[in-house]
Amino acid sequence: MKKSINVGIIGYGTVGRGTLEVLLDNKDVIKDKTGFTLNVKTVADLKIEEIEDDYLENVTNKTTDAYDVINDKEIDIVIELIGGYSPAKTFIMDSIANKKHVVTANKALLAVDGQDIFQAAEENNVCLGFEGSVGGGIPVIRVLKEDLAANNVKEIYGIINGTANYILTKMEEEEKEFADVLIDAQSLGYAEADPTFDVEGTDTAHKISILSSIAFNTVVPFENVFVEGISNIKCVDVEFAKKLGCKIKLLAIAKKNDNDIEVRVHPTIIPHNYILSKVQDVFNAVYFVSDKLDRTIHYGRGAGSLPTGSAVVSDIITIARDMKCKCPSRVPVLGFTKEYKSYFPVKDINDIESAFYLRFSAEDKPGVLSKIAGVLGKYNISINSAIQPSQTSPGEIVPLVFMTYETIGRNVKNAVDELDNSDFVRDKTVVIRVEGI
Ligand SMILES: NC(=O)C1=CN([C@@H]2O[C@H](COP(=O)(O)OP(=O)(O)OC[C@H]3O[C@@H](n4cnc5c(N)ncnc54)[C@H](OP(=O)(O)O)[C@@H]3O)[C@@H](O)[C@H]2O)C=CC1
Ligand SMILES: N[C@@H](CC=O)C(=O)O
Repeated sequence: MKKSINVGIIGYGTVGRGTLEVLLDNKDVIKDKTGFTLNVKTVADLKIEEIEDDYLENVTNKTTDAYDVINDKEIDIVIELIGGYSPAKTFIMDSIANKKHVVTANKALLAVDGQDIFQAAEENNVCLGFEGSVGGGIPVIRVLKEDLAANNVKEIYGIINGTANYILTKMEEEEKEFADVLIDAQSLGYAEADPTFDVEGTDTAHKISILSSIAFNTVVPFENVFVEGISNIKCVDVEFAKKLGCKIKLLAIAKKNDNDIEVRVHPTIIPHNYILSKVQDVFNAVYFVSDKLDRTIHYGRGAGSLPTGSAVVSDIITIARDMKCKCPSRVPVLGFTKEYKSYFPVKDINDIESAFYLRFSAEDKPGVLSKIAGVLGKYNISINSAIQPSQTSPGEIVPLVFMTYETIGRNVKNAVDELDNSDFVRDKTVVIRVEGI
């Protein structure tokens, strides 16, 4: 029986480095737990010759050509950590065709092309590990696939983008606008290569599409996920939310209804005493509601080199154990396989009911509040409370905040469209859903 398993890493950036560090520092720990030595045979990166680092010194083969990993007959597991769609998909598909197990943290690719990739893995009888793709270092994919397997998972609420949560936390604590904080998140290695994926909610949507597909055992086409990011949120909204006893979080929400599912990503107002309100900085949390176990929450660092490296290595260990007992689990992937049982359509965001926070920018002149209230009333929107600044000067453009009672999204959309085109509302209105969890 093999005593050593050879792995090759493609992409030596933030996560690649973390993965190598975990593998080298904890070599003995891993050997004790698996009976195997995990040997990093090759690391490939476009700029490998320019990288100086002590961990890399311990690797024999360093190359700029990913195919030195993919075509190496002695490598058992290929770790794809370059990110993006191309050439990442080709690297993964070619590795699978070469009968290699693959580990990736590439949620963008899996959310869009997961179906092809998992099908190829099944046909070639190899495993595909993707624990690092959601929640950084938090064990959440395995929890969903295995530990919650006896349950009908009904709802998921997730703070699953470390960068966005870090930005919202700094807006709240240091009153900095998001563009200033994004630079810090990038230098800490949290942000995607294209940071608009973080701030516009795309990365969160990739992740919830993966989670909901596994949880609900259905295909969730990424393009059907409603996505709205945090770039419209200003410190003033964070302050108003605080006055209302709430916080603003970028939430991923998935719910299974009788005939459809909801899968959406948007800034969300939640009461400050909710458990998800306590999740700050780069930390992530995923909250599952399932029929037998009831509520569980999984919390930890949602991005960064070592936390994500830890998740990547956990997949390598799972695969190594499968290789050892010769009964590979092939990492069952449920919604991503041909065997998915059902297809649930994704509900239109405008058909979903909730309360709303609406911040209008309007000129301070008599009658404006009642004019706005009048238009809201026309669309059957009842107002729970309104906040207006105490000291303003006539003619000044001021923020006016309304909290509504539960209403259907379409009513709010229509009312806000009308108000944004009126002569008394100035900038685009900020609309934030309020969620009870
Ligand atoms: N950063 C994080 O906290 C997390 C990231 N992820 C995911 O992990 C993956 C990697 O992310 P991250 O480490 O942050 O990204 P980085 O950009 O830091 O690292 C990617 C590395 O891959 C190299 N690379 C790009 N193309 C090739 C190629 N064709 N052959 C060899 N090397 C190549 C890049 O080189 P060059 O710089 O020259 O382009 C770079 O060094 C992504 O899918 C990301 O979404 C998942 C969870 C957390
Ligand atoms: N950019 C992502 C990295 C981890 O998935 C994030 O900030 O969460």
